[in-house]
Amino acid sequence: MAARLRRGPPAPWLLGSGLACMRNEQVIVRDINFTLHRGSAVVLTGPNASGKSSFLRLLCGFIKPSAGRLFWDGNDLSQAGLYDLYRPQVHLIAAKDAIKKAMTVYENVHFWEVLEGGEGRTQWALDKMGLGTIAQEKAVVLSMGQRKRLQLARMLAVPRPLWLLDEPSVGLDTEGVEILEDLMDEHRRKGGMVFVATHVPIKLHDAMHLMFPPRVPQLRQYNAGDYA
Ligand SMILES: Nc1ncnc2c1ncn2[C@@H]1O[C@H](COP(=O)(O)OP(=O)(O)OP(=O)(O)O)[C@@H](O)[C@H]1O
Repeated sequence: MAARLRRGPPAPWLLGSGLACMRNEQVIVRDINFTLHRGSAVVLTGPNASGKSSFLRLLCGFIKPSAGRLFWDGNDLSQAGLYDLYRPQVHLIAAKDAIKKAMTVYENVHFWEVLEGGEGRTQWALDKMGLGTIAQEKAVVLSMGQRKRLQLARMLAVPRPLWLLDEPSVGLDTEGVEILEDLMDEHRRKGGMVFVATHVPIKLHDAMHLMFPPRVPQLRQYNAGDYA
């Protein structure tokens, strides 16, 4: 009889092992380990400047780890070409929202959807975020909370398994936060994953918690005339 391989538990979808991140020639985060399985979530907290946003950018592939490894579905992302396959699996909601003020609310989502090869989810995503009735307004008139809702609508319009959310509730009213929490739950129920950096408590059941310590920046040497 042919031998059968015994199947172990599924490999994590994303695994970080001993990760470190540098900014401005300084190591700002070191020795970070985590696993993300389908349907799971990580909540990342830490004081200002402890490196949360930078770490999300590292997870997104914008910054290379200065140490450690990131594995996607069992593959080491440092292998040539793998980031190009991984990157379209990830959404990053960052402080800079890249909203085009001269475009309508609808166009801001639709151009992104079309760019990503999708069609037909824009109005649904706007409705979901409570922006459906102002779809034809220019984005320049949006309030801060509405801009955040628009950012989230963009994310919904292009389905991707991993959501990296940097302070996603900033600017949102109570209703907006509830929508966000429901969206994260729904995403996870469908097998999606959420990695959220936040200063304010957010409802995310059974999440793993990561806390970055305060960071004491090393003083840089400045020469006379640097400020001239
Ligand atoms: N583009 C950049 N170039 C160089 N250094 C940067 C850059 N962005 C951030 N840093 C530095 O990296 C460190 C960590 O910043 P980061 O924004 O990742 O922290 P954070 O934990 O997200 O902070 P906050 O809670 O204030 O949002 C800071 O010392 C910051 O000065």
